[in-house]
Amino acid sequence: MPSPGSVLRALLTRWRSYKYRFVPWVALNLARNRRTLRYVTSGGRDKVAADAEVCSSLVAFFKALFTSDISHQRELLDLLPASTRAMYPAPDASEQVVDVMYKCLGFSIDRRPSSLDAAGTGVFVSKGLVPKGALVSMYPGAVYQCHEPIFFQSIGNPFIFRCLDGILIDGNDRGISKSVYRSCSGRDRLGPLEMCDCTWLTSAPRNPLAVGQYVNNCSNERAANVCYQEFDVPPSFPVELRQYIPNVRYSHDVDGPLRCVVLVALRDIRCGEELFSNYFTLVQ
Ligand SMILES: C[S@@+](CC[C@H](N)C(=O)[O-])C[C@H]1O[C@@H](n2cnc3c(N)ncnc32)[C@H](O)[C@@H]1O
Repeated sequence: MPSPGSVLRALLTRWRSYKYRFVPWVALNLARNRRTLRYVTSGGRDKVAADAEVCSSLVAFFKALFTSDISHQRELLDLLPASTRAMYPAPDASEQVVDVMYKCLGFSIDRRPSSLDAAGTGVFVSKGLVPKGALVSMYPGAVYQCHEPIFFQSIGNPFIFRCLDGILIDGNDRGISKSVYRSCSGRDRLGPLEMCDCTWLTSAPRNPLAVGQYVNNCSNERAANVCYQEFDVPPSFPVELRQYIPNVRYSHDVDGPLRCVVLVALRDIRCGEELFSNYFTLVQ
């Protein structure tokens, strides 16, 4: 018969292998949703779309957003080399960000009351079709390294997302989380050069992908149609497009690339469908 110590050790080992994306939700709902567990291999190989594909989708979409807003970008453009300025011709007419999204990506998404009872707000495909493998949304928020203090921000906060390597992203658009994000964003700004986007904290984000924190969890009845994927912004990412990145580092003195999380479609998703991700990931 195994000793209580060895049973406890086995339980702890299994618990540590869960990459619980949202801690309180997992603790309360794991038993009810066991069939929805997602199994991935360790070592960061949980990628449905290659990093290069994610990067080029983001750059193409952010360029389209930048071009459509060119009249407000003059001050910034004047600081950039002529070769960069030439990449952004004036558009024929100004467009709403949802129209830019539809034209560039072939779909648009928005937030609405969830199709599930008592699940609050969800994210839906509002126009077009999301093809399998497409980048469909981004998870906004302040990025905390494993050792950084997040205790007060995390109290009663269902928006703390845990990356596979333990980095945390606080996607709450209210309260102390909102103030922390705004203050980090102001700290990193270089004159007219914004290093991240703050408008996801409002009801009208200038990057309409940045609503991934409102994607609800799948269930035994509603299968996941999107999955989370970590994406580190490479140093070569165009400086004028960083203003659309909905993430900022909590500490300014952290080396290495900025961590983002994107949501990628697991199948074709039609207009009117709600997005469902998987909050439970078991790393093998
Ligand atoms: C990251 S938030 C998602 C956005 C949330 N729907 C809202 O309106 O704030 C996670 C919270 O959404 C709710 N939620 C997510 N998936 C759900 C589901 N399948 N059924 C019921 N509630 C859900 C839970 O309250 C959970 O703590």
